[in-house]
Amino acid sequence: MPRLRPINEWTVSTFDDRPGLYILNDVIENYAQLKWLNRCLLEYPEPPNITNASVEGFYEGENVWRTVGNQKLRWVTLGNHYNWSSKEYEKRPRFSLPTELVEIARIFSKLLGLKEMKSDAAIVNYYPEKATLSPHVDRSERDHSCPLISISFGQSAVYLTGGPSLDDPVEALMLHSGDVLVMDGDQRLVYHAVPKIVKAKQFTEEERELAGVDKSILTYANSNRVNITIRQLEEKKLAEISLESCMCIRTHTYRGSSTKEKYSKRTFLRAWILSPVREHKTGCVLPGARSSSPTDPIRLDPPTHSGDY
Ligand SMILES: O=C(O)CCC(=O)C(=O)O
Ligand SMILES: [Fe+2]
Repeated sequence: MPRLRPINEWTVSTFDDRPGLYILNDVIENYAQLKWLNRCLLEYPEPPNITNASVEGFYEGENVWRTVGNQKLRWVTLGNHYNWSSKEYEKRPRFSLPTELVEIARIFSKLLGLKEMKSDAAIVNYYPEKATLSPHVDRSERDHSCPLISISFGQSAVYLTGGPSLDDPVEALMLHSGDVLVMDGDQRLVYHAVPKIVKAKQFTEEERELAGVDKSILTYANSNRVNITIRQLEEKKLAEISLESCMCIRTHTYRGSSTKEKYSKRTFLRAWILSPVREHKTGCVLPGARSSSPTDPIRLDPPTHSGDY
């Protein structure tokens, strides 16, 4: 049974003033979204993957999500890992990224005609109802010539996208379950943030049965949000990554920021209250149709896949 929706049902949103930013709208079947959430909760947080629980030292064992609970599990890193003792990224040996993440990122990047990704890192962020993600740029450890693929599951989010500086104009978009946001080109290095989780989706018992997942996954999905960002690292930069830049983002604090930066980040986070959330469901029907900008047609070739995603 396919897990991505049929490609002729897909829409893609592009933004004339933000070339390189794409949203593939709700392209994953509902029951498959539950399967992804199952992985995010029961597989990805397990050792040897690194979680905020292991880094903050309050839990290092197995069965992480069930043990630490919804409120305390906030992020997991997969693939290339930071070694918290030596304070360096481990170059070799690496843990390989789960195949389904490599494959789904390859499909999305290829379909959009971008550089075909060979991803080797991913971060899963968990958002209980009141969680936020502070403004940041995914800069230091990434290969900037490759897109960054961000997939959302569960409840919706207000997503803020700005420019290369915190002072650039900020725009608010909605991200829903099954949406895939792609940042490429100039949009790869813009500030972005999540100021609010919005309750918007109720998965059904029928979808849960189809997915073959536990009731606890359904309950989680119906009140929390999970986001996976899939990335391709640039090997030669691995050793240069600073602990500070990683911690600052992942602990959702302003640690390490100057007063001015704190102020700018707060202003950034308030942007969605001052300007309306931008409608972006006007994207085209695919394949063979065009993006919302007639001068910038997007053609998607049918995906060739048979994998487990
Ligand atoms: O949750 C999101 O939509 C964004 C996540 C993000 O920006 C990140 O993990 O770097
Ligand atoms: Fe990010």
